[in-house]
Amino acid sequence: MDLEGATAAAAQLLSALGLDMDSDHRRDTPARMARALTEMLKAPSFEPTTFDNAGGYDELVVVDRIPFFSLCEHHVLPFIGEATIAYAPKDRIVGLSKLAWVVQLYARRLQTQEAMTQQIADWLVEQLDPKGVGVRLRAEHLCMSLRGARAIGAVTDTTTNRGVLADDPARREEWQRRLSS
Ligand SMILES: Nc1nc2c(ncn2[C@@H]2O[C@H](COP(=O)(O)OP(=O)(O)OP(=O)(O)O)[C@@H](O)[C@H]2O)c(=O)[nH]1
Ligand SMILES: [Zn+2]
Repeated sequence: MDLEGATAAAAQLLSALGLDMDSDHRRDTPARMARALTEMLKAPSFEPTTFDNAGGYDELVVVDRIPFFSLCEHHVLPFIGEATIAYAPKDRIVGLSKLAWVVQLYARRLQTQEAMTQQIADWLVEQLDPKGVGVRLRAEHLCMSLRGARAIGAVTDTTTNRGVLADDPARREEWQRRLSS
């Protein structure tokens, strides 16, 4: 990451757009743009703590309304929404906060919503080897609401199901019911 280079490039972009940056407010704007983008693209670091499923918990664990924003890789504009993550444990259970951390992990990069949905599910499969995983993201893409189609309020809904949440009709139905409740 080259902060100085990014600042110079931001200054060039603003100038090419014909914007007069010569004021007390705007003088440091290129540096602020570079720092803001760096911050929004910086992956968090966290420990993926898991525990023995000592009690043999065999129902779904669902964490809903995990807020996130990411940056779409087509326009570098935000998409903003909420994630729902479900898993059916086998031998390990995960620290609940890690489900919010993993959303942040895959949000802090240029993304598509489809890829982010799958990456979260892959992470859970890898870390936990659970019986099943379900991930749902719902988000508003500012690139299609503030410009272009200007579909303000349109929500994109993506899901990925793995293991018993894909293959076992009863588990799948329970997960679908949770999603619509
Ligand atoms: N599948 C998918 N598409 C996305 C996502 N984020 C943004 N896009 C779309 O990427 C597409 C890029 O299309 P282009 O036609 O190359 O770009 P554009 O001329 O700015 O298109 P408009 O937004 O339709 O004006 C747009 O349709 C965006 O809505 C995403 O997460 N997933
Ligand atoms: Zn976009």
